[in-house]
Amino acid sequence: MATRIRPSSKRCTVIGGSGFLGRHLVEQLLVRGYLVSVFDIQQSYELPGVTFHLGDLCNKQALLPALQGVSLVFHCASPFPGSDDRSLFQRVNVDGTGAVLEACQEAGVQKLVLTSSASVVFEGTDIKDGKEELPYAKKPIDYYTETKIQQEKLVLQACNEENGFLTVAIRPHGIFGPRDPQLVPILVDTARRGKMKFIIGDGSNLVDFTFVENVVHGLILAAEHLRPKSPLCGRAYHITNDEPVQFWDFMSQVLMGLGYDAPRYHLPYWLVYGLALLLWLLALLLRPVVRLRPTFTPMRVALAGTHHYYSCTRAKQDMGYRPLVGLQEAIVRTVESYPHLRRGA
Ligand SMILES: NC(=O)C1=CN([C@@H]2O[C@H](COP(=O)(O)OP(=O)(O)OC[C@H]3O[C@@H](n4cnc5c(N)ncnc54)[C@H](OP(=O)(O)O)[C@@H]3O)[C@@H](O)[C@H]2O)C=CC1
Ligand SMILES: CC(C)=CCC[C@@H](C)[C@H]1CC[C@H]2C3=C(CC[C@]12C)[C@@]1(C)CCC(=O)C[C@@H]1CC3
Repeated sequence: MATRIRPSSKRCTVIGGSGFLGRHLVEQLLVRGYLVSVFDIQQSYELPGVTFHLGDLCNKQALLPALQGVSLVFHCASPFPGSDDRSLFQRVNVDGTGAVLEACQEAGVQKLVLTSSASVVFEGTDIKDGKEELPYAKKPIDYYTETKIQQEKLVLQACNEENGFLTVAIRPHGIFGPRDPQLVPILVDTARRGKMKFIIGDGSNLVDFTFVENVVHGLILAAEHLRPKSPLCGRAYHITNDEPVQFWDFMSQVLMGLGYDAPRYHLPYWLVYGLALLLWLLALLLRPVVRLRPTFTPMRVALAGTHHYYSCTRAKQDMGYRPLVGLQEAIVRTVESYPHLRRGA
């Protein structure tokens, strides 16, 4: 039988630590004196003191060496949300998370902090100051959301104080910041293709965009406040910038900061949503012949045209969460970090 290394409370593993959020988390954990290992399907950087374990999280045997002697695990891995590959989402987010849970318990890990998503309650209609008590979406808007719901349920149900295995889920929304491969690059790509001229709806819809360093702060606070009998055990927490902003205002600030024009013309929400739905159906029908990747998916149109902002009161009360970086400073720092995406660059 393999000998188990005694877990140290400052030794942790970040699953998905090569990704956008995961790497920011790793960097901050090092600053705060943690010993960090990364488990990921790829290695995107090197950092002194960080050990990389490469493998697929669906494979429990591959995970186990990365969890030896570790008391705390952060799970931040997921397939790209824009993918339309249902079986990949099912395999990684659901079956893979099952493997992570088994591996953690087998290796004697004491705490698991999951990065879930506030989208688990989003059905494509307005959410204003949404609390964690909102029910999970009955009709999830895409496969990503469908499997994030199942993933969160699995992780929270696995919390077992008697066995000494504690779990908590952090639900961020609209993460942005330096090195984000999604938000700014998609926005700039759309602008460069001349498609960022239109505002969907009247432009007044409020949304949470959360600076990556605030999400990292929430994840670490969650880990440090997750103790036996604490209110965090088996619960979900929204982490946001606590400054809802008009979706189109935010987009315009980023675009103008990078030298592009802000969108000006309005299109009715339901018209664009209907067209996106038709396009999605067409892409589905044509899939055996050709793989279409429309910019305007129903999910994206819903995200761009409805209110979706969340209360983080529970995180403030139970773990003393406060955003560390305000929205304006976060936008400036993000824009400055993308010199290669400036107009004309
Ligand atoms: N970004 C956002 O706005 C939000 C993100 N979240 C959640 O935060 C988490 C992190 O997101 P983010 O950093 O943006 O995502 P990234 O795609 O940047 O990072 C995820 C990392 O996980 C890796 N990965 C994917 N599949 C596997 C696998 N089977 N085994 C091991 N590693 C794997 C990815 O590798 P590869 O790139 O090669 O696939 C990547 O390195 C996710 O759980 C996401 O659902 C929640 C709310 C909002
Ligand atoms: C608040 C939140 C959950 C944001 C998530 C990030 C992405 C889903 C967005 C980042 C860039 C956005 C974007 C659009 C939709 C939502 C994003 C992909 C559009 C496709 C919406 C329709 C347009 O007019 C173009 C937009 C480009 C940028």
